[in-house]
Amino acid sequence: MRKILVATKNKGKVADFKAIFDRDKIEVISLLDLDASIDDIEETGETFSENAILKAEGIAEKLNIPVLADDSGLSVDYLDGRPGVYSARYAGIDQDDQRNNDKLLSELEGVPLSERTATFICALAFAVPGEETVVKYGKCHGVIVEEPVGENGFGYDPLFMADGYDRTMAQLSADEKAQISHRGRALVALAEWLKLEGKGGF
Ligand SMILES: O=c1[nH]c(=O)c2ncn([C@@H]3O[C@H](COP(=O)(O)OP(=O)(O)OP(=O)(O)O)[C@@H](O)[C@H]3O)c2[nH]1
Ligand SMILES: [Mg+2]
Repeated sequence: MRKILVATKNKGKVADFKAIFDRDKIEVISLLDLDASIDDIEETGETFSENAILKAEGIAEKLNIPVLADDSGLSVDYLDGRPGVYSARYAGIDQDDQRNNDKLLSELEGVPLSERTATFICALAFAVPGEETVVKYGKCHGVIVEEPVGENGFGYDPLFMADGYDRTMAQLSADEKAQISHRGRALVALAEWLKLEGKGGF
């Protein structure tokens, strides 16, 4: 079975990538699976793509193998694009989904649904040692609902309802999310680019 290393320690992202790559029978390995502990790459970039490149190139250099990295987040129109690149640490502590969701709901308190539009954004960087890193993007538009619903997914999924759906992202199956998510779409774009450039697939 072919394998791909995704430079993340976020279990929710790993599950998303597994659902996406499963279709092509590709095994997803993450930083959580490696024996040697790998220091976190500092996300010092100001954009999703800068951070995705930092993570992909940092780990590809360390291990000397091709690496995929995702930097992603939620951009809420009413909040002028926040939490954006700071989505994981919106409430101060890295990846505390509950606090992040509570903070988002309190910032949107009293705001009508028509003004609660938001976009999930994913920058996906693929770094191959000795080659130029490729970055592709995916987006998913929707609204922030008024209370969390659903058990699947991670992060802000219980608060996000994609356009055209009457269920939150956390009520979708892993396969359904993969079809419409920012992450799924970024991966489709990357796979198409690799094919067009004659670089084969993953
Ligand atoms: O509900 C959600 N569904 C998603 O599909 C999703 N994708 C991203 N996010 C949010 O954006 C942060 C990424 O930040 P991020 O790219 O720095 O990743 P991270 O720090 O969680 O892990 P790592 O990959 O850096 O190790 C995450 O923590 C989440 O808060 C999502 N929320
Ligand atoms: Mg991070």
